[in-house]
Amino acid sequence: MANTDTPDIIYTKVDEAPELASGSLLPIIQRFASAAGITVGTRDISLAGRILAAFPDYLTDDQRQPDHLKALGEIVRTPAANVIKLPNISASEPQLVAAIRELQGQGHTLPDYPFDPQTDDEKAVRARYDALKGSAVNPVLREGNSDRRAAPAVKKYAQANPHRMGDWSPDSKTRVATMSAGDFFSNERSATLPGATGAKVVLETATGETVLKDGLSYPEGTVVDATCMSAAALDAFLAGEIEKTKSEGILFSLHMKATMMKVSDPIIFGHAVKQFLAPVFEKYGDEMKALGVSPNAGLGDLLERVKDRKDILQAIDACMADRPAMYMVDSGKGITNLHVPSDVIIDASMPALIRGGGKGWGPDDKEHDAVCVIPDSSYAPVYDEAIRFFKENGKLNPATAGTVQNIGLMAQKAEEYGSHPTTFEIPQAGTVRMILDDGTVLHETQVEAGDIWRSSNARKAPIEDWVHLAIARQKETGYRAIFWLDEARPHDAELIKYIKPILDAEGVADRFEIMTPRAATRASLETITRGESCISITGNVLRDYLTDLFPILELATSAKMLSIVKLMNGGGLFETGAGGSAPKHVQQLLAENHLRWDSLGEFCALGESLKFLAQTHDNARARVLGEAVEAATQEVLDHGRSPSRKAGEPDNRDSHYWFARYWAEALAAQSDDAGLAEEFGPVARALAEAEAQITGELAAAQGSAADTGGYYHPDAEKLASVMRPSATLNGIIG
Ligand SMILES: NC(=O)C1=CN([C@@H]2O[C@H](COP(=O)(O)OP(=O)(O)OC[C@H]3O[C@@H](n4cnc5c(N)ncnc54)[C@H](OP(=O)(O)O)[C@@H]3O)[C@@H](O)[C@H]2O)C=CC1
Ligand SMILES: O=C(O)CCC(=O)C(=O)O
Ligand SMILES: [Mg+2]
Repeated sequence: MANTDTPDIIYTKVDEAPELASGSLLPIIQRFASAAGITVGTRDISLAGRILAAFPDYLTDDQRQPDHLKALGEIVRTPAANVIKLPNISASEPQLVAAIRELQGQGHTLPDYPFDPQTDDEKAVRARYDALKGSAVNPVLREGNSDRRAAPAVKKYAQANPHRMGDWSPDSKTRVATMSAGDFFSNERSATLPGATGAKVVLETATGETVLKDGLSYPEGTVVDATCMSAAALDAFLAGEIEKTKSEGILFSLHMKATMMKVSDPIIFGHAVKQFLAPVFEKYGDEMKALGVSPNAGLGDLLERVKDRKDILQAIDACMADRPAMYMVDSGKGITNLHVPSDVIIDASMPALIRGGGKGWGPDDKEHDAVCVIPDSSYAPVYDEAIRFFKENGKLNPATAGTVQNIGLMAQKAEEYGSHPTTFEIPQAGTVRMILDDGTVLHETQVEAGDIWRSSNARKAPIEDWVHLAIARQKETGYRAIFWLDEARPHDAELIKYIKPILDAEGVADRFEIMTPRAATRASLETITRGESCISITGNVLRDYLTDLFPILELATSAKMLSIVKLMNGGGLFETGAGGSAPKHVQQLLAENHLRWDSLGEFCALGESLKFLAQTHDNARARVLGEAVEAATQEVLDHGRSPSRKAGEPDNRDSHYWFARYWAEALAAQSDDAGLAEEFGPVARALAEAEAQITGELAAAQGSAADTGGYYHPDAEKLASVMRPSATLNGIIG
């Protein structure tokens, strides 16, 4: 159970742009909520916070920090859970190392990250750090399935104020490149367990048997998959695509999810780095290894490690000159697609490219067509089909387009996104077997050295909950509803065995279609192009991909999505949009003290959280507050109070001023709770009267560099002074 000092609503402390925004927004939320006797407290799930919590034995008493993620992981399993979850960093190795260095520089005596652990102590430290890598937060908190959609007000606003879309030409050379054999898709096997069982994964080679994983345990009805990516097939595919891209004269780009797929995708990324620089690795591979080079950490780390070796640097330059131009993350600074594994993340990167008319930035700081390499072919067809659709039909018109909602299977680490503990880079050729407690071999895979073997699973209770959630959403909307599943794919075929009987039992089979991801992409794009709407009912990966893809096309950003996780034990987890922590926004704030982060996702989540509190605690004041949040959000949209992108114009802090004012005005105007109306009448008046003063103070803060005292672990006071520069506003909020 949650302990007694658990606040009514937990607001997560995170990283980067959303954490900066919280510096301004959270005091407003706490002030308004306190008027209704509602407590809003924080729990720290930031990367720095998680590092500190993992190393109490290295820190002084006052530096130690409790493990808030663990505590939250318990809270989300209770019916009382009410958590507003902001986006956090899912750290790649370079980000983790940078965060450790920053904390060390602030006087935290943390151990260095052991790149090449030798002793038992070093191996233990490395294991502790590695547990913090990648998507280590979301899967712990997401104890429910996902319901993501644009709120009607947000969709209406986007239709009335359509954003700019790049033009698509039928002659565009942009295309998706994906494997046709030897990948996870082609090698998949799947089975549903007839009873609860333990299991282990073993590798048998010519020299003996190694247990890769023991102590697995699955409840009855779990769908358990096994599959593998052939390293040889991957290398041949990458080498071929590099050559082909060069002959096409367009940009080479690689789109992975190295954060969420934290074991498999950095390895695949590393293969791409090695293939791109193949002649360099052939000549200097051993020497670079001795210098600590790991291709999985990216070209940026590699260049840093060989910076004193002119011969290697020259070989790299010569090789790059002979390669296709690369899609750039920051052409001004020379940061390529292959510099850092977490710089280009497929869910955000592919939609941005598609929205832009199929263009990526080249090293010449100009836009070009691009080959989008997505090695595994399980979900690549979605992007391939979207690109084909826009080449044939031209860009989507956001003024008239309908919407695609999503119901995603996510609970209990469903599918690929829960597969890290059972993903292995195979050290030696042999056979991998998944063996159940009674000795049954569930899955058997022939592997070569370097292959990536993985097992994913989806449990019965989450699958059934997901189907029921989809039925409820379809009933509520009446929309066309499509399960994005491929009957010919083993895993999907097992899911379909669950879905069909539930739809039949509920008498709603005629309201649902089942289509392959490719066919569903086309059907959904055709539907929204006609101005109609539909529901995508997907597994965990497509939940992630589609809730960036469609919002970015329809609304320009996924940050404005309603993103609700109905927790399976009764609580509520309200995510703030479907996007991430926007590192580019932090760069701008640090350089010119302008934060373009839009907190609309936070406003939407707050409204839902308050209404949920009203329902679960029979708290009428929470309902009044929640309804007033919705009214305020509508006003923010109607009056165009969202942040501008340019320094010198209203930013995130201004939008919070307006949100507070509209919220206070809505509370003052309502008649359900006279006490709240009386309390907020003067607040609303004070905010209105001081408008010029407050907006003037906020504008005066912009223009020069901002100091928050740290990137990963900012200084609380410095951050507050950057994010709350209006003494007048602070005085009214208190
Ligand atoms: N739920 C979670 O915890 C999630 C976390 N992440 C993490 O976020 C980090 C960054 O990921 P990335 O792939 O760059 O994706 P992001 O969604 O963070 O950023 C991509 C771009 O989307 C736009 N954007 C995102 N949110 C907002 C917002 N609230 N207001 C305005 N614009 C917004 C920005 O565009 P522009 O620059 O043009 O303004 C931004 O640069 C990674 O560490 C990743 O692991 C990613 C997804 C979800
Ligand atoms: O946890 C992560 O790394 C990213 C999550 C994400 O992109 C999403 O859920 O949409
Ligand atoms: Mg995502």
